[in-house]
Amino acid sequence: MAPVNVTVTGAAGQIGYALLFRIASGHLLGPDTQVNLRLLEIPQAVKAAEGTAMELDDCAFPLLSGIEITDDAKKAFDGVNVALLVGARPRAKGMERGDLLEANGGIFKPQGEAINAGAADDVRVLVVGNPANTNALIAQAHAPDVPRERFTAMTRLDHNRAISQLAAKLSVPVTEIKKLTIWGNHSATQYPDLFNAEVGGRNAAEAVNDEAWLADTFIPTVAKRGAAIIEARGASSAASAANAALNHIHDWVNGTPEGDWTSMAIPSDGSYGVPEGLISSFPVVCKDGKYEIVQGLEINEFSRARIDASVAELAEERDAVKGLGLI
Ligand SMILES: NC(=O)c1ccc[n+]([C@@H]2O[C@H](COP(=O)([O-])OP(=O)(O)OC[C@H]3O[C@@H](n4cnc5c(N)ncnc54)[C@H](O)[C@@H]3O)[C@@H](O)[C@H]2O)c1
Ligand SMILES: O=C(O)C[C@H](O)C(=O)O
Repeated sequence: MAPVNVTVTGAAGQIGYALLFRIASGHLLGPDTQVNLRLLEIPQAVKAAEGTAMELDDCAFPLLSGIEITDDAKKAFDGVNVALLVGARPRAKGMERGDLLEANGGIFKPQGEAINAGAADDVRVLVVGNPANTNALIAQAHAPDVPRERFTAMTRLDHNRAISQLAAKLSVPVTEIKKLTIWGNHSATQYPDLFNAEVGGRNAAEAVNDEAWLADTFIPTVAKRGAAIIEARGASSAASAANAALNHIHDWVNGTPEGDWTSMAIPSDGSYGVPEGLISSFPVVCKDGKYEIVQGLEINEFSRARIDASVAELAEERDAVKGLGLI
């Protein structure tokens, strides 16, 4: 089998550094798949990316068949199978994601165009750089020849954070938690849903049986975890974000485990009242290299209000980038 071309933008950044070594050691696509890495950086950071590439060489990873470094998006995305769009301007202390729309819009338009021009037929795109959902919308808008569903954004970190918080609350191993869902935007309005989740086969909201904890502790802890990490580290999450990106692509390609689902921000088909086309997080099952929204879940009033609020924020972001002529 030919190596899979994996392009990582922002390769010299913090997430890039945490991501590349794990991609090269098989954590993205599995232990049998050779990868060819393409690192895209801005000209000033190409040298740093070259340094990372030297270290990758020095690991002698059996699965790493090549590394190319460039500041040219057209070259970086030529023949790409998996595109990890990480490079963006990270949120600084006190800054909200909305502030980043304009700064990052300029990055994702040319990258969408380059994906459109050169990507392989099976390309899968994951946007990590914030504001991830709306950046994905921008890239997608400039890649009209690529099927829309190939553009996704990352809420897997939120998903993993929610699992970890719930497991700690109930003093159970994380492996006991299934069917957790993050709905909406990767932002402070996101909604981690316990009403459809399970703990050891039991309904998670019932197992918690504490609506005040759910509303006042669990949801804000998960939704504001990114800001809490920035506050504590002085920089946004990196290793956990890289880990979530690997999980997202791994499950998309290799499937979600039987009896469970995951959360991915994907173009809405109108399910659960989310306007068609918004890139919003849903519960999804992956099989045979494709994802599908889990249908038929009950959405109670508590959940409805929160999903609607996050989706309204996504619609506002979409309107803002439309106003800026980015889509
Ligand atoms: N979705 C999530 O869950 C999640 C989690 C954590 C971080 N993030 C976001 O991921 C992004 C990257 O975070 P980081 O900590 O690695 O930031 P970083 O500043 O360490 O690295 C970003 C890198 O992107 C590069 N870059 C900028 N513009 C580029 C362009 N046009 N093409 C290619 N590379 C470009 C920069 O040179 C830099 O090396 C940020 O937007 C951050 O907010 C998202
Ligand atoms: O909030 C941020 O900018 C950081 C990141 O999105 C995170 O969730 O850790």
